Parts: sequence; C-alpha cells; structure tokens
Amino acid sequence: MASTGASSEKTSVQVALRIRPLTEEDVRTLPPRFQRQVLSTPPQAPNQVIVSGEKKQSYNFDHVFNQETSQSEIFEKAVLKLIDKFIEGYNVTILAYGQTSSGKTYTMGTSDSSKIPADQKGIVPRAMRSLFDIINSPQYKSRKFQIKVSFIEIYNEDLIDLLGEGEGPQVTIREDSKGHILWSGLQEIKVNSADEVMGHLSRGSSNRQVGATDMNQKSSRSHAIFSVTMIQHKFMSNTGGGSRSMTPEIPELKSGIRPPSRSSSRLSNKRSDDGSGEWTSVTSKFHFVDLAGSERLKKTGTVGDRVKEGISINSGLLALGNVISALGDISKAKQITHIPYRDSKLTRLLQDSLGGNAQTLMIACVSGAEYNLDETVNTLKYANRARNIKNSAFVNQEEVEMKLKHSELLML
Ligand SMILES: Nc1ncnc2c1ncn2[C@@H]1O[C@H](COP(=O)(O)OP(=O)(O)OP(=O)(O)O)[C@@H](O)[C@H]1O
Repeated sequence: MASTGASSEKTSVQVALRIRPLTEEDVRTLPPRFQRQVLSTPPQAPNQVIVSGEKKQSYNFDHVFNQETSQSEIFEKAVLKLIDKFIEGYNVTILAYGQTSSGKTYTMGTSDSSKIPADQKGIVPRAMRSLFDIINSPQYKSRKFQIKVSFIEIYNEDLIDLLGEGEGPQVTIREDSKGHILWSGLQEIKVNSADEVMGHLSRGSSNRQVGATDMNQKSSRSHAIFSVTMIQHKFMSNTGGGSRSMTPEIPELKSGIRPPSRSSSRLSNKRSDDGSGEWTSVTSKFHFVDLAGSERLKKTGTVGDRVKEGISINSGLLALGNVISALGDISKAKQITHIPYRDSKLTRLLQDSLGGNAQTLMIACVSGAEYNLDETVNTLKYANRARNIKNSAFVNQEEVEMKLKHSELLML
C-alpha cells in the first residue's frame, strides 16, 4: 500500500512499567517476608523505579504506574493518544510483557466478560468503546469506516485462529514485494460496534482455554494477538486552499470502495468549487498482544520454600529478546545489523511493530513482592532495552479513485 503525501514519524518504542499490588492469593499463600514490596517510585522522578537492595538499582521508563494506578488512568495516560494515531492511519501495537500472574491479561483486558466491573476493565474494551465513540461522532460523519477483527494464538510455534470455526485454512505469514508482513488464512470478522468486538474477543478467549490440556500452563506459555483492522474512506475535495474532507454524507458504495471507473482526465482538471476531489483509503492495524509468561524458572513445591523447576524459556520470547537487542544495538551503533525476525512466528508476526511501521507501546507488568524479585529484575532489564528501538511509522494511505465529482458520487 502506498503512502501518499504522508510523512513518516520516527518514534521510539514507548515502555510503561506497571507494578501490580499483592493479590488475595499472594496474601493467602506467601509468607509475610516474601510479601515485602521491593520496588519504589521516587516522588521527584515519577518515571523511575528503584529496586531496593544494596545497589538500589534504578530504571527509567516512559511511564511508571504503581500499585495504586487504576485501569482508567493507564488507559488515559498511555493508550488514548494511540487511538488518535490509529484513526490518523498509523499502525499501533500494544504488547503486555511479564512473568506469569504479573497482570498482563488484567491490564490488556483480553479475558473480558460482562462479569468484570466497569472500573476493572482493561485496555481492549476501553480502546474499543473509545474508538467507536470517536468514529461515530459528527466530526467523522463524512468518512466511511470498515472494521474487522481477528484473534491468533501462537503455541509451540503453531498458529491457531481463535475466531475460526472448524477446520479452517492454515494460517501463514508472508512478506509482499514491498516488505510488508501479511498474515493469511486468518478469519477476519466485520464488526460495527464495540459490543460486537467484545463478543468476538470473549469467544476467542474461551477458545484459547478450551484447547488447553493444562489450562494454566498453556495460557502462560502461549502468545495471543487480538487485531483490529480499520479501513476508512474519505473524499478529499480540491478546494482552493488544498484538500479537505467533505462534510456531506458518503453514499453507500455498491461494489466495495471503488466507484465505476471514469475517465480521470475528464474530471481531474475540474475546479475546486464544483465538488471535484479524490477518494482515498487509509488502512491501519491495531494489535493487542498478550505475551506468554516470561519466567525462566517455574516456582513449584511447597509455598515459600522457593523450590524451582527449570523449564526452557519460550522460544518466541527468546527471539523477541534477540530482536529487541539487535534493534537497540542499531540505534546505538547506527549501523545495519541482522535482525533475527525469522527466528520465531511471534517476531515474524510482529515484524512491522518492532523497528518497522508502527507506533508501539510495551507494558511491562511486574509484581512488587520480594518473592518475585528475580523475575521482576529480568523484566525491568528486558523492557528497558526495548526503549532503544526506533520505529518509522507512516500513514497507510492510498488513492482509491481518480478525480471525481462528489455530486456524481452522490448519484451512484
Ligand atoms: N493492577 C492489578 N490490580 C488488581 N489485581 C490485579 C492487578 N494486576 C493483576 N491482578 C490480578 O492478579 C492475577 C494475575 O493477573 P493476570 O491473570 O492478569 O496475570 P498474567 O500476567 O496474565 O498471567 P499469565 O501469564 O499466567 O496468563 C489476577 O487475579 C488479576 O486479577
């Protein structure tokens, strides 16, 4: 897809840290000494976190959300501006990273249901309400929107379509001639409201669990990507002062977005005040990624005795770490290094979101309890490296029609 007249924005991957409070289960199962909080956020440096201990190691992020931060505050401070970017036509990705039970699903809201109270709702339901409120507002009356959702799970390097019914086609990843990553074979379902989106999200989430032989094990070892693709068609009239969106309502086009073909030369030279202009379509994708638990070691055995059983780190997360390192090195050394996107399905699917055409936010989720100290420090280091990644995002805009009078369109 061509980017016409749109400038590319160099942006760093934004990283937010979210420290979850002790859960009821922590309080019930952890000995008090392991419940001690080891992270603090200095009031004079709100984007910094300090790990207590001899070294008092500190890490800086774009946002630090402590145990008291509400779901709505996270949404307003870190996510709302990305919805504006999405509507402008940029690809957006939000990734939740962290060890099992650190709050990834809670923060993202990927297991949403009607039972979850409004103040506990995570990012996806809030983002969808906000998106539909904006595009249904009078300001966007002149545009036509098509929105589709898909939901994919990566488990043991298999791609599973969580919205597919029965034996569907195999999901594959390919790259087009321009280097864009295309996912094919995946069900993409048209939606018209936030409620419809949430219905598909909860159906997909339940499919994620039904297939599990060991539910917890699987949900913490698999990655899930919920994607929203939006195509917006807008008529840009050639007014004297340049292009602008028309205010009259856009008619329902009979065959997709392309009106019957006409001679462009006949219409292209029309003066601005006769309603001539051109149709453009802007496509943007929003990926909400709930990553597998990042723990290297699984805590087992009697509570508190810290018996650990070694398990191999999830290959997707390992590859993601290597991609993050390589991209971080490029930013530092300003030289081309091989980026190992092909080492896993996860990094291949997210190639555009990491060092490519997307505005990306990583939310690193941690528990502040002493019991989780090792994993928390691993997450802080991993997430901190991601801040070095520079993306180059542009609006995915395409002219879909040659010059055409708006009045002619209205008669179609
Ligand atoms: N900020 C928070 N405030 C209150 N409760 C939270 C918060 N974050 C997480 N929790 C609770 O902690 C528990 C674990 O959270 P969650 O299921 O989101 O973890 P996860 O990182 O997605 O785990 P997994 O990788 O195993 O899927 C849940 O009971 C959740 O409700």
